Amino acid sequence: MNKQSGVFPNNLFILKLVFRICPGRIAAEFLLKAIGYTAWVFYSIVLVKYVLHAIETGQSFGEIALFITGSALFFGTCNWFEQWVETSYKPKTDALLFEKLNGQLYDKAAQVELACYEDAEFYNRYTMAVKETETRASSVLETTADTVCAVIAGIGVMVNMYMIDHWVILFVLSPFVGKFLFGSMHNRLLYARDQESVSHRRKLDYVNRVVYLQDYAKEIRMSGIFRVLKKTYEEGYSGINTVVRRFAPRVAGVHFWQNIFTFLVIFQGVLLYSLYRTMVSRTLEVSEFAVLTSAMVSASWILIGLSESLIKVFQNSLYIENLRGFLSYEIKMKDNPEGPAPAKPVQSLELNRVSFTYPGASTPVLRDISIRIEGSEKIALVGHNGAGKTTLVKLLMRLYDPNHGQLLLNGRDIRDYRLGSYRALFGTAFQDFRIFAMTVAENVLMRQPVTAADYHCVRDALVKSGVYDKVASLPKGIDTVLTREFDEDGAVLSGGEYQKIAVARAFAKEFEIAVFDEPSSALDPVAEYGIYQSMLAACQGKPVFFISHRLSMATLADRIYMLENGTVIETGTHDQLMALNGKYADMFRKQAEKYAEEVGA
Ligand SMILES: Nc1ncnc2c1ncn2[C@@H]1O[C@H](COP(=O)(O)OP(=O)(O)OP(=O)(O)O)[C@@H](O)[C@H]1O
Repeated sequence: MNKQSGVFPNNLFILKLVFRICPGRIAAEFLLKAIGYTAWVFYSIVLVKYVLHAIETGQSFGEIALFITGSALFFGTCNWFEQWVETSYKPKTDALLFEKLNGQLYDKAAQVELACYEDAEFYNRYTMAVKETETRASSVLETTADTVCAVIAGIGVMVNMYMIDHWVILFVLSPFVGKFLFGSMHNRLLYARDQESVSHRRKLDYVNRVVYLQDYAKEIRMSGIFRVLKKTYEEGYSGINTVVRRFAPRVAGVHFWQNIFTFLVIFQGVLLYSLYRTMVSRTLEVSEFAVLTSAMVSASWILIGLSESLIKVFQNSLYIENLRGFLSYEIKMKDNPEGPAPAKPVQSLELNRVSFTYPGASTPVLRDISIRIEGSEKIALVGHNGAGKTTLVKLLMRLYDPNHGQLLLNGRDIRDYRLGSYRALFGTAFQDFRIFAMTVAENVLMRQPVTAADYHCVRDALVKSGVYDKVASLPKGIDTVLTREFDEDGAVLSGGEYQKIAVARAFAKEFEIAVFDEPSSALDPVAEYGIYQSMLAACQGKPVFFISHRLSMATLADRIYMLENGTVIETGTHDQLMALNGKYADMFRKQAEKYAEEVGA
């Protein structure tokens, strides 16, 4: 990801992408620039030369006027074309490019392993790549077309100047030095400044997001967290300020020299030099003086434009590096696209001496875990907070790969299977579920419902999770949009009702293995019991893993694994563990006593 690809390949990468999406846009951009530079050269050199020559050779006013009117008509038509491209064609194609490029970024983001979201460098690159997509693609197009056309126009103007005076084109180098040398130094400084600010900017973005999202609104109002958020915001803001202040003297110095070389040297230099040849050494005609000074102004602006474009080419390249780095990021969790799809139904699932440490962490979260589940066993994972239960099911679903040991499905290492078909085996419900600002049906199916069977499946799943009556009472039933993010008529449900909708996702899916990670944390005891009954009924003949802190639910399991500090400390049926009288039995009794107290109170 840190390999530098080079300016040319980076810009070419974007051009190829754009060419695949919208080749007409490249042609339009080149045509626009060609028209612009042609007009420039025409008015500053060709027209001046023609008029002076026509006057000297005694052409009639009518002939000169015809030439000028013809050229005005030609450039007027070009101007109409420019307007159309700028106001109609470009905004349309910009939106298309943005949609397609962002689509690629989102596809990649959905594929990279979860560990990437915990890697700050990766996250910075991702946010910069997404932030820049909208502007960079059109900037690359513009600068490439500008560079090519400016080179051609610059050569044309310089040849004209060279024909009048061989030495005068030496002055032309100065804007190049100014813009290109000092300008690229300037941009490198700005880029370094941006890079250093990115972690501070992320703090600002985070606070912006938290303050804006409804999910946090309640806690912000009911606690002192807003002050902490404000402090985080101020830290981010002052971090950016510190970086800007540190870079300011260097940025100002480089900018000063850039202006001297870009404007002063060429404008005053060529004027003095041509005046000397016209007035003192008398080696230049007044008409040549006029053409030369007019060409000098043109050449300066063309070269300034060219060096600006070249700087932008380099600047774009730095940002494209992020985009390419992200898009070409080699996913560490290896898929085996040629591998088999797992055979159904699942015969066995086994963790064989599995250990796991989160990327960047030093202590293992799971150590030497061995679990074997056969046929349709129902397994409960229990233990105190942080024991490693959720991590274990994340390994089961291959969201992470273990550092040591193996996971075997039907006796075969799960890494041998196609990742997509392996993950498709699972029906899941998590404690940290998310509800999307979409319809109930889409939230349950996790895709658009198309057929009558889809709608039937959604209804059935909602009945099983115990929330159908509530959904049916909403004005648009299962087509009601959840949350008011985009829809003023969107439904706002209770935490438990949302959770039941999330659980319905598992019921709506044709799965082979069920994983329920505390799917009932927001439910009252009656609803919890009901949902567990439904879950186990829906999973008849299929293996189930469930995590629950309420050990009364664990009694429904065929086998219980009690975890502590990442290891299995007790295993057996509920009766066996109670008879063992170990930590499970202790925890169970304490929960039962607490429940009795609450009921008695
Ligand atoms: N993404 C992560 N990166 C680093 N450490 C993590 C990550 N996720 C969890 N951990 C650590 O792994 C340990 C086990 O977490 P895990 O979520 O598996 O526990 P759990 O038994 O499911 O807890 P709970 O009952 O509270 O849900 C915790 O100490 C946690 O700090």
